[in-house]
Amino acid sequence: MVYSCSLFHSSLASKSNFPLLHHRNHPKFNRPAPIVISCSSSSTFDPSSTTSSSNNNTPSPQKNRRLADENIRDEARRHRSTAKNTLSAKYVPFNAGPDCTESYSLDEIVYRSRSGGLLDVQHDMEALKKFDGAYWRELFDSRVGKTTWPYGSGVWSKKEWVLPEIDPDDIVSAFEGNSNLFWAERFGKQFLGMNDLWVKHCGISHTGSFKDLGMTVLVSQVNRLRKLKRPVVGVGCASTGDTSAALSAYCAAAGIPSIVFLPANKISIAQLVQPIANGAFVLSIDTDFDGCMKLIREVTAELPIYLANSLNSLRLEGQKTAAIEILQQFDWEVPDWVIVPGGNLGNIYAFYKGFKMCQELGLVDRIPRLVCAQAANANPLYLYYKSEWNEFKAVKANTTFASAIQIGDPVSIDRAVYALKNSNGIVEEATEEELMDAMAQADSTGMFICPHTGVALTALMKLRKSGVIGAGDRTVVVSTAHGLKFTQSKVDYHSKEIPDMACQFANPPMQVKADFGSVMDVLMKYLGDKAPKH
Ligand SMILES: Cc1ncc(COP(=O)(O)O)c(C=O)c1O
Ligand SMILES: N[C@@H](CCOP(=O)(O)O)C(=O)O
Repeated sequence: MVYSCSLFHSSLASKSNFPLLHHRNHPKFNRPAPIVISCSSSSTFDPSSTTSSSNNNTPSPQKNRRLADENIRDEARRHRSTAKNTLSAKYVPFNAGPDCTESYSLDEIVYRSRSGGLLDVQHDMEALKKFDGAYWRELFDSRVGKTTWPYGSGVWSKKEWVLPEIDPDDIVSAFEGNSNLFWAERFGKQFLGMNDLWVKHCGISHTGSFKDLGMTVLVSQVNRLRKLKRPVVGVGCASTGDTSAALSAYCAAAGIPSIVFLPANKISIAQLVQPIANGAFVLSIDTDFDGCMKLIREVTAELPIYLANSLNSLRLEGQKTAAIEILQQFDWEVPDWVIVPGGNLGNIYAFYKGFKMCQELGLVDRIPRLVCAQAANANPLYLYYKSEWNEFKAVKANTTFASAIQIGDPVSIDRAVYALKNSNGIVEEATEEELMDAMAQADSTGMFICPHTGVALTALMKLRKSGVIGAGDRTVVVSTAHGLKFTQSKVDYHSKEIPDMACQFANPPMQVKADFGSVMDVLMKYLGDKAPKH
């Protein structure tokens, strides 16, 4: 099942004093009632430019956006406001009561609260609330689809809500995010009787998973810490294959050493080769993910290696932007359900946090119900939910085709429970056969999803069958990784080579002799079977 590799805007004119709105007064910024913030004049004609290739007097508005010797970072720097930024964020103990005074600067290297609990990044919500929901909606919308540094990124287009204080010069970004929200028309109609089913393709991304959203934030902050001369020699993680791919790519882009702990023979070859290719120091360790996680926590406590797993709450600030993006893509209408596959359980909380911030800051008036979907072979959250949240027990995670969620002792369990309880959420599980069938069914309608998305689709199928999710409910399934990282699982399924699995939707290739008659025979039979029956 898993493979070894020996190698290894708005009405807010009165609030125009927002410090980041400096472009309002920029000579090149000539739109009426501007709301675009810190956005370069990338689509306006620059009369000062001397490098136009136009040989008549007609301005060429799309050309010469920057000075000839400028790159997009330089351009962003030239346009930067000198006004004081009034927004801020800090670490606080996760779910701490109103009386808690413990907090840490984001420039400190800290992963746990004094009592050993999880941390959370807390934004100055009063400062953010000085601007209404319409303001934020229009600001975020104005940045989509641009190449302005750093707002061309789906994550950094929400910078004020992510890391408001970081200098754009320190940001390490691959313009991640802005992922496709796919209308699963045929899958919804054919298999679920639904016509408002959507798949948020977070895995169609720089390194092929949603981890890019969090990693751009974490590595950017590391970049800043290193410039501040904090003791960070490298960045490390334990991984089931996607965190390591994202970490190594973003570190490589910034020239920062990365160290990855991988459970030997438990991740796909495509995932294994990613950190190798990006120059990470790769340790293949004879244990499972939970074993690797324990080791990296011990090691990062001793060595100047910064911890990149989602235990580090910085990651979730990036990941939460996928939730904001979903709302944005629906023109700020709230879907009824969002289904997320869960492993180490940071992402389900990230989605909750993104939706909740949008509600609290007046962009929307409610949040969707969340569903966390687990593989039955690695289902500690599901068991906890089934116990009506009475008793949490870590489990020994068994082998699953959804190898990236083969996790028995999730570090963000408390975050996940909080997210689910506060969103009237549900936990579901998927057996190996269910998740593989769901993946094959989705693929047969033109998708090419990963097994983890198969887990989420199984949860949807079960909740549709039980009537919990209605035929007309607007539902979003979060697809977390690219199917191309998990081709071996598809090969096994379509070859019907999986013990004790019927592989009922397998579509194996037909072996045919190299002669015209044989080819015609199989084609005639195929076309006969496919012909419409009258
Ligand atoms: C492809 C994929 N899907 C889902 C998950 C689960 O995310 P989380 O660990 O935040 O629950 C992970 C990683 O754990 C993953 O790599
Ligand atoms: N699926 C993850 C597991 C680790 O999760 P993290 O979000 O805590 O880093 C991976 O790809 O490694």
